[in-house]
Amino acid sequence: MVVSCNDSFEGFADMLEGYDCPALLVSLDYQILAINQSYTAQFGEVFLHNRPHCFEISHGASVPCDQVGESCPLLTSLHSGRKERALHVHQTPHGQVHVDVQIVPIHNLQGQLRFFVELLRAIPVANTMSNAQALVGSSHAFNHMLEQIVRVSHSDASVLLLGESGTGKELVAHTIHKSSSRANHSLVTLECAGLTDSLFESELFGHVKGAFTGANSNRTGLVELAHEGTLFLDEIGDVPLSMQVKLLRLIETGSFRAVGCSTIKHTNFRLICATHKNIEQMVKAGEFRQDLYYRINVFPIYLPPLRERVDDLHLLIKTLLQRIDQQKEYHLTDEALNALKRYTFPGNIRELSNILNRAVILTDTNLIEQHTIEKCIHINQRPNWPIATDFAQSNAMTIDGNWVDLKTAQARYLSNLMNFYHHDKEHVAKVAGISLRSLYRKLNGLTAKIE
Ligand SMILES: Nc1ncnc2c1ncn2[C@@H]1O[C@H](COP(=O)(O)OP(=O)(O)OP(=O)(O)O)[C@@H](O)[C@H]1O
Repeated sequence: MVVSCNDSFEGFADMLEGYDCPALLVSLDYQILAINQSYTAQFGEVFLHNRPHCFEISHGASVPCDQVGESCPLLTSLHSGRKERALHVHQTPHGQVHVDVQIVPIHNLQGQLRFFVELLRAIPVANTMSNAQALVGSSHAFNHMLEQIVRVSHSDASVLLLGESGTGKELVAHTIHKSSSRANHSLVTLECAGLTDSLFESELFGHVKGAFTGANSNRTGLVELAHEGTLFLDEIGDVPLSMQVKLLRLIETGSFRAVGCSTIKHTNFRLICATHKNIEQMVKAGEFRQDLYYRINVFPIYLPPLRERVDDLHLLIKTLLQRIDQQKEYHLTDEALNALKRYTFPGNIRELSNILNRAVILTDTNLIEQHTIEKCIHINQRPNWPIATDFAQSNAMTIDGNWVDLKTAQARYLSNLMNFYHHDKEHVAKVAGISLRSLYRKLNGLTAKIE
């Protein structure tokens, strides 16, 4: 922005009122010169007579953000001379809040940089306080992920969520949808793991009555239900190769045909995919189509495992305990917290949630102690299980020398695991590398074969 002025800032105080979000006028040496009413309403009163620095107000710091390991968009803008953005955690009268910070440099007619306008937009989908619905966290790794979520939410680009099981991929998919322009329409999820070709096709595209044995009525496909909204394909790495080409055509043209129907229909959705697998490796191994990979991988977001965001542990524990019991306030002793800090959480946040659930069941008061946490962590490690090979050999994958089909193999595999782990579904899901939700779905679908 270029202004015709004598480099005094008085006129800017009024101009800030033109912004529909909290805005500040900041000097080149970080002093706050003016704020608008929206700022006062959201972030509280600031006394400007002694020219406080922006970092003092937003972070309670005595030095600029870049000197304490955070990115400083003001400094970046100073160097680039352009608008810059960053995600910050700001102090407010209501606690810490994630804020999308945009810096607009203001030049005079001679092209000299004079001031910055700083625009602040709170991010309601994230929280640094314990919150039942939002993504919580404030670690460096979490903030980096959140910054990408916020950026991509404003666009319609396809997103690929990459991360280990239990890192929050589904929650992030919901967050992106809720913050996008499609939020008033549906988010439709398809769990791709364990679907046969025909099931995948009829789930996704729908079918007409009589299309195949058992198709007793017309069924609307998920792509049609996702029209104007978002389609979330969970475990995209498990889509059968033969179906990948159909998915590619759908993504490229937005058109599809229900199974057994010749009419071509059109749909318009935003695509979000997720996987815990290394898809790049799968492409190299010929297990995933390269053209499809490029289509879904427009904007990848990596979800860090919990062990890479230990700083969030305390906050996550508080949030998860609140979700478990909204009436009773549970706390952990320092030793119990330290026991969790030492653990590596292969099942990530879902596993943390399971451990806390167990701890609440085993605790008589509202104080959870170290020995309870340790017991809950080690519940998974049962020393007296038989050796896997002894058990699996008795459940052959062939009948009379012929290989069984995939569905039967899967049913036998799950049956094996269920018996082997004494029907501990949580553990079975972990060993099978799928979510508990997927396991329930598969067990329901395969009941006849398993029993
Ligand atoms: N940052 C977070 N803040 C609060 N809760 C979270 C966060 N991340 C994950 N969770 C919670 O952890 C659990 C697991 O998350 P989610 O199901 O989204 O993981 P996932 O990566 O999709 O797992 P899977 O790949 O096994 O399906 C959920 O209960 C979710 O609400």
